[in-house]
Amino acid sequence: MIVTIDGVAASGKSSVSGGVAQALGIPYVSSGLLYRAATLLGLEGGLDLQDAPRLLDHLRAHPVRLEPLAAGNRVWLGEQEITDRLHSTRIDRGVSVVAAHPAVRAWVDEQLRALPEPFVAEGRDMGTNVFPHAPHKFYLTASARIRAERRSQERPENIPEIEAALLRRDELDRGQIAPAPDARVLDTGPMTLDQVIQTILADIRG
Ligand SMILES: Nc1ncnc2c1ncn2[C@@H]1O[C@H](COP(=O)(O)OP(=O)(O)OP(=O)(O)O)[C@@H](O)[C@H]1O
Ligand SMILES: Nc1ccn([C@@H]2O[C@H](COP(=O)(O)O)[C@@H](O)[C@H]2O)c(=O)n1
Repeated sequence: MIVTIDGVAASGKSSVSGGVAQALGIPYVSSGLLYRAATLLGLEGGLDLQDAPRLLDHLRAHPVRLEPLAAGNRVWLGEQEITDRLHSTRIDRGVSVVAAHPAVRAWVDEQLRALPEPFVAEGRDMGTNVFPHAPHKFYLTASARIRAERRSQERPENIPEIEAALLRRDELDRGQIAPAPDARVLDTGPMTLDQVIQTILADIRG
């Protein structure tokens, strides 16, 4: 069984997916971490993030592995864990450029489709493109201001700066942020994290 949880930036996808996965006793898969890892490698390799062929060569020469766990995903570059380096303002700024390359998307999708079921998959196009056959699909939204207020607990910038960056990322990601037609859309603005998780679990359990 696959559950997909897509949504806009900082809408709560990874927190909600972690909670749903833990309640179901299955792992969750954070697809954004692979795009973030590709961005980190590109930046640290001094590459032009627009240069898809060089980026792909670099990714093939430096294998990245996603370890999906219910308690939190880990990302490895060979034997080195790089998870803690993937959530920064620098990566947030570059990641949408990297994610726009069809070859990078194919590199991510191949890794995701090779994972053994069951799992909860979160990202932008899990329900539309990667796992269109998934029986349970959800899509999270919230206003940019609410998302920025929540994110301000985790980032040094002020709320208007975070809000502007989130809107910019949503705009750059517009090619892959449409909800699947069969996804249940949840506006998490007026909901607590636990309410979102319980709503999804109730829907899955029928
Ligand atoms: N319903 C909610 N109520 C209150 N806080 C929430 C809710 N959902 C998420 N949060 C908080 O919002 C922040 C962003 O959530 P999270 O990192 O899970 O979002 P995301 O969609 O995975 O982000 P990104 O797209 O950047 O990877 C976290 O601090 C999380 O605890
Ligand atoms: N399915 C996905 C997931 C992510 N992206 C791109 O990665 C960026 C980071 O994702 P987060 O979920 O960690 O915020 C995101 O802004 C997209 O550019 C994607 O394209 N498809």
